[in-house]
Amino acid sequence: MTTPSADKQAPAKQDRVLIFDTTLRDGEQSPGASMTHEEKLAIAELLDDMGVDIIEAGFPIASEGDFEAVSDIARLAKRSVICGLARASIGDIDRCWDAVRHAKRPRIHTFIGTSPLHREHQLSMSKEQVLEKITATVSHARNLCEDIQWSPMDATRTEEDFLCLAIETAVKAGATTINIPDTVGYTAPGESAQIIRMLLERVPGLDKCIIATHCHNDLGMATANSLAAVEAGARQIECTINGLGERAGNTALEEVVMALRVRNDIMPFSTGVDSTRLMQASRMVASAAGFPVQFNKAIVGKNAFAHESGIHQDGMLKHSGTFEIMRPADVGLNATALVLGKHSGRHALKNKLKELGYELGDNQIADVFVRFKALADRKKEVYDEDLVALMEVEASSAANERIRVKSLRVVCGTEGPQTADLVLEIDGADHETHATGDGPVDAAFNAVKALVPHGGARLQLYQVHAVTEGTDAQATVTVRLEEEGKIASGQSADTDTVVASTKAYVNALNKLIVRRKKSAPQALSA
Ligand SMILES: CC(=O)SCCNC(=O)CCNC(=O)[C@H](O)C(C)(C)COP(=O)(O)OP(=O)(O)OC[C@H]1O[C@@H](n2cnc3c(N)ncnc32)[C@H](O)[C@@H]1OP(=O)(O)O
Ligand SMILES: CC(C)C(=O)C(=O)O
Repeated sequence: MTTPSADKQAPAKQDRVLIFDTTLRDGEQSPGASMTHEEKLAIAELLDDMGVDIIEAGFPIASEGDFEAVSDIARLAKRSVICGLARASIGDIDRCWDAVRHAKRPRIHTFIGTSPLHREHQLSMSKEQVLEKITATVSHARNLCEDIQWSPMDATRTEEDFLCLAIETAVKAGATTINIPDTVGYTAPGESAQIIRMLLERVPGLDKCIIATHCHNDLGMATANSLAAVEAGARQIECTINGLGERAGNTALEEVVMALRVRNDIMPFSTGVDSTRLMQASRMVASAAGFPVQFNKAIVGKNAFAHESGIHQDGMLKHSGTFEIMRPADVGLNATALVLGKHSGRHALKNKLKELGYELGDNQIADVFVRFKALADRKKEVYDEDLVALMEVEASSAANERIRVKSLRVVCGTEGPQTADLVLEIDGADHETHATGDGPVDAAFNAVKALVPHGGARLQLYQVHAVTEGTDAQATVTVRLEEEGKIASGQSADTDTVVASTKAYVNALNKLIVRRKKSAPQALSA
């Protein structure tokens, strides 16, 4: 029953900020974010391992499942304080204690609404009744457990005088941590700091407690509010992985941990969290809750360490400090991603091609760059596979190209026959035709046959591969033609499968022509 708490190990005025993770309690309150028992245990194990000081493992009175999860997490935790939530009710507190008591370091967290809205509309209680309830429930909890956290729900919309009185009552009844929740995410950073300063000045005995801050993100200010509270004297931040939580969520654990680390020059506070586990925790929680992380989410978003624009990529290649304030390894990522797209420049393209094994001179790069930009204009992202396809097509089509596809328009759909209008440049002159076929590819191939008769050649293979994922993926097409035992293979890649097919066909035809060793240009066109 009497176990050391994180609070006890940390002097009240230290510069160490305790990290209180409530992913499994407030985080799970996100509509649709329920997690299985096994998932909760795995998340708790990771949080414990990565140095989170306090894990709020659930609300034991809420359900049998929550009770079991909190009890099992209490049993497995090696270092973290394990906390359960309870209303200002003896039944809730007893149930909570039954679950957390298995922990090496248990904590009961009990709360009651203090704002006028909560007193009058949710609880139908007078100020006096609320104060009586605080005394009765906090002292009951303190008789069970040494480590008691108390929260005035909706603190930031509570009258200052009554908030001070309520906190003083909880401290006198035995609370060791006083948490100040911005329950509806209403506060701005200046106010968040001002409330903590005001409480420290006015509430007797509060300086012996740890002051915690619990912010919601309704106006997108949760992280800023938490840090402002710390600067004013709070020494425990309540937060969740990926900022999961009620409505717009809670303060994101990864954001406060990294902000305190990166801006230690102006916020000289430390946490015990191993930041290299942040990405792992983010992925685990996203998958368990079924809530994907937004691409541009600070610290753990897919794009948090990715650069697409040429000027940024050029800077990054010269010195990573030009456009990054932390190293990817600090949050558990292998490397920065230089994503090639339509905003990229030659430095990044050359660097990527080198990584892929293509060492090109400046002239060659200039040439490939034009084709790369044309591709990037049609694709959101140019993947490594796209570049390989581009380089292979470049290599195979560089020589002996007597026929080129200049333009192609196909009409396809449920009503056949499909048609193709094709312009081929043959030995420098444009030739145009219209053809039909059984499908757009067949129509396009018939158009090639009409412009370049090659009756003896037989289509031996036609193969299409999507180079990458997504509906904007490039298709790589291979066409193999056979004529009197001579085989010619052509390849092409394009985001338009019919264009890739036609170019691959023409590529094969060019090679076949070389093999025939015929040189009369007129013989090529119809
Ligand atoms: C800001 C926060 O995140 S608070 C935590 C919110 N999390 C949850 O609510 C998740 C778990 N909750 C639950 O499973 C259920 O709400 C339970 C089991 C706790 C209670 O269920 P029920 O008994 O059916 O009550 P219900 O949820 O409908 O209403 C809440 C009751 O608790 C009362 N209540 C709310 N907060 C408190 C409090 N801090 N202390 C005491 N009573 C409270 C309400 O006034 C209401 O009481 P009433 O029935 O006398 O009107
Ligand atoms: C229970 C309390 C701390 C809470 O979650 C809130 O007020 O948001």
